[in-house]
Amino acid sequence: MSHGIALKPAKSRRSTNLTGTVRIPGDKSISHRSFMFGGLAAGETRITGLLEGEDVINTGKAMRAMGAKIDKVGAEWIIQGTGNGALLAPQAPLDFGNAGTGCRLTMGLVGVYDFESTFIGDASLSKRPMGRVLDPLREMGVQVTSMAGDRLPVTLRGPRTPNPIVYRVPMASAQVKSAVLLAGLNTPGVTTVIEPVMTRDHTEKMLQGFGADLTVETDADGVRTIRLEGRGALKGQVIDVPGDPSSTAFPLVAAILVPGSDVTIMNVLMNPTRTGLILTLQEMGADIEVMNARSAGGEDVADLRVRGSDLKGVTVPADRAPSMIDEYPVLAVAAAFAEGTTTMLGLEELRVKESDRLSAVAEGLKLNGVDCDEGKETLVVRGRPGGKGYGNPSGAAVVTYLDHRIAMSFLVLGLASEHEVTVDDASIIATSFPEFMDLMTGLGAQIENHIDGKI
Ligand SMILES: O=C(O)C1=C[C@@H](OP(=O)(O)O)[C@@H](O)[C@H](O)C1
Ligand SMILES: C=C(OP(=O)(O)O)C(=O)O
Repeated sequence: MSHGIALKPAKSRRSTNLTGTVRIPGDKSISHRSFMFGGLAAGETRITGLLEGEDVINTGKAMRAMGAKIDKVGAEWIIQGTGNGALLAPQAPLDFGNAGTGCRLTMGLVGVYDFESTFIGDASLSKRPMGRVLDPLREMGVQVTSMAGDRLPVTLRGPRTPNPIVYRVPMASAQVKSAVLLAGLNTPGVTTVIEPVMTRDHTEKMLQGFGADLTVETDADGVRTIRLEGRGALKGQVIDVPGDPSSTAFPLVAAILVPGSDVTIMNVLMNPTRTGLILTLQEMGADIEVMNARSAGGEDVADLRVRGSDLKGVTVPADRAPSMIDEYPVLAVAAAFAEGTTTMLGLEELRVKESDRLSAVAEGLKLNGVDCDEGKETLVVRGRPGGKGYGNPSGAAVVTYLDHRIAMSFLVLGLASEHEVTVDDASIIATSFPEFMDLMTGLGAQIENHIDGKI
């Protein structure tokens, strides 16, 4: 999928109470991993609830190019995997589009094989740093050819026998942790990842579910040591992917900001490594009721009932960042309507996402009349309940920089602003949440797609 060729602007405007019950599409992190591990494991994997966003579909195509059989039958995806250690050499470059997760995890998965694999992506992905994954792969013996600064395109060639390494992840990144563990799957001996700050643990949990010999030890300071015995057998599984908390964030914040709203969001993944936004919004005074909390397929899941709420500013501590890393753009939008100041700390990783999210958010907020300061790794938003003066009556568009979360966040801003908010491109939303427009308008959100004039 390519983006940036034909931008598709969209705008949103002040809406009256949002109401209804919705089901959010499957979690993106678990969906990527379902295709990867299902494609690698021996035998059949069956997946329901998979996110059919462009990012995940690109991962599916990459797994097909390496020998997995992947079909959709009715509502179910059925995969016949190659067996661990038996991926085939891809005959063409693997195109991951906009997806950091797909690209970086697959670099680990196939990079250690004794053949060449080449990785490409769109203009956004081609600017993102790959050295964070390539460095540990080099230690494992992988030869790397890359563009300046370890950017895409990247070509990898593994050694005959990869070295198992002990790797301390230098930044809070589930993608780096996962890439090293996936490389360990085809490496003899024990690959060890030391994670000083816990990040989303879907790779660990799912690999255990697929039968990998993987253990996790957590010390008194919370430092995790993950050990994986390489070259073991993986066996196909049945997976039901829960709803994505990062996509949930958009209708959730919209319902909080639009007075009188009452929205129920069903089947949301509540893994504690992903719930930082809910905690922060609750601290700000949001009325979010967690209902029917349950365990499904080894994950915590719940339904959320959310009502329009008055918010107050808070300080969001740096150590919360890993559990809400993709939610800061929409939290900044919520903060714009809070009484007082919201200070977000420890945001350095936001600079290397699909865009430099720290500056893209500050730029978009300022364009729409929100008072904020961008620091090196902080964002301070001084809120104005009611949104008077917010939005941009001239129609000047927020630049989304090929970043789905910037596009969705600013469309949420417009739902409670005095004036309309325009974004320069909504097509990029299809990478993670293709149903966004229909789901939001179904709740009563006034969002207009400029091309087809749909409200
Ligand atoms: O492992 C994953 O599925 C993800 C990890 C996070 O990235 P980092 O590892 O770069 O923090 C997150 O931002 C991304 O959306 C998904
Ligand atoms: C950062 C994100 O994804 P990725 O790194 O996979 O592109 C995201 O979805 O917000």
